[in-house]
Amino acid sequence: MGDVLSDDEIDAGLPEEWAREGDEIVRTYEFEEYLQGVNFAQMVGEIAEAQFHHPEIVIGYKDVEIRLTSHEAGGITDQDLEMAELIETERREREG
Ligand SMILES: C[C@H](O)[C@H](O)[C@H]1CNC2=NC(N)=NC(=O)C2=N1
Repeated sequence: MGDVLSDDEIDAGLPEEWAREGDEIVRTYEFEEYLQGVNFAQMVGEIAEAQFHHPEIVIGYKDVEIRLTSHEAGGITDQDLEMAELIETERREREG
C-alpha cells in the first residue's frame, strides 16, 4: 500500500475520462444494454481480486459507476490510479 498522493500527483496520473471527487477517483461507464454493464462489473471485480484492491461498483440500468480510494491509506494512492488504468486497458481490449 503506497502513500497518499499529492493533488499534483493525482492530477498528473488520473486517466482521461476519470474525475477526482475528494478522496476518490470516479468514472461512470455507459452501456447499450443492462447486461453489458453487469458483465463489465464482473470484469472490474476480477481485476480488483487480482490486484487485491477493491472499488465501489454501482450497477445502474445502462451505466456502471466505479469509485476508487485506498481505505487503509486514507486517500488516493498509486494503487487507485493503477486500477483505473487496468480497467481502461481491459475495457479497450474487450471492445476491440
Ligand atoms: C485488509 C484490507 O481490506 C486489504 O488489505 C485490502 C483489500 N482491498 C482494498 N481495497 C481498497 N480500495 N482499499 C484498501 O485499503 C484495501 N485493502
